[in-house]
Amino acid sequence: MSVDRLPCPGMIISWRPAAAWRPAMSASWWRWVASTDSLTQRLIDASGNGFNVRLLVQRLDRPRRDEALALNIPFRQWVWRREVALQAGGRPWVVARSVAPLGSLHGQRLSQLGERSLGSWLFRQPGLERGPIEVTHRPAPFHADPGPWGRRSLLRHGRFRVLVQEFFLDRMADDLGLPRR
Ligand SMILES: C=C(O[C@@H]1C=C(C(=O)O)C=C[C@H]1O)C(=O)O
Repeated sequence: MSVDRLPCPGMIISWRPAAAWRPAMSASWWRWVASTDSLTQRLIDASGNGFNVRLLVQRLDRPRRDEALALNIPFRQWVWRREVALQAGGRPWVVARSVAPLGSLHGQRLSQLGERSLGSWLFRQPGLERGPIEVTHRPAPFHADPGPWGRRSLLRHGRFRVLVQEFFLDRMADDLGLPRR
């Protein structure tokens, strides 16, 4: 996808704690946005076996500013970047972007994940820790499809750290009969 089709690629996203958005969020969306277990597993369950991961981007890159701040790393530090569409019946429901500081990678063969879910691997790791969930009502800055909510949180497994950002799309709301927000 070309950058000029994106809503606003350089946009600064303001993230707020999930609880701050709760009054503006329907109970149905709250269950999706504030869940702390594997989103992959929830999507598999909701899609009735029609779930798949479509790999969009996987490469070394520099972080966005908001990502560097969340990871507490310098803006110019290299990160492993992965973007996927999480699909149901071939329709994208969620787009996700994960960034991990290179220095936190120790033998994890993430480049071999391909179209298998990062979440399926992560949530099998013993002692996985999840930081607080932060939420935005802005669309994904790396994808053109609109959606009601985005969320992010930091996942840790030993020295490995990855900032996972997931943007729910309008198509998911349509398919599941969810409210607009
Ligand atoms: C963190 C999870 O992993 C999901 C899978 C991803 C991937 O394959 O790249 C990325 C983000 C998540 O939506 C999860 O399932 O909760």
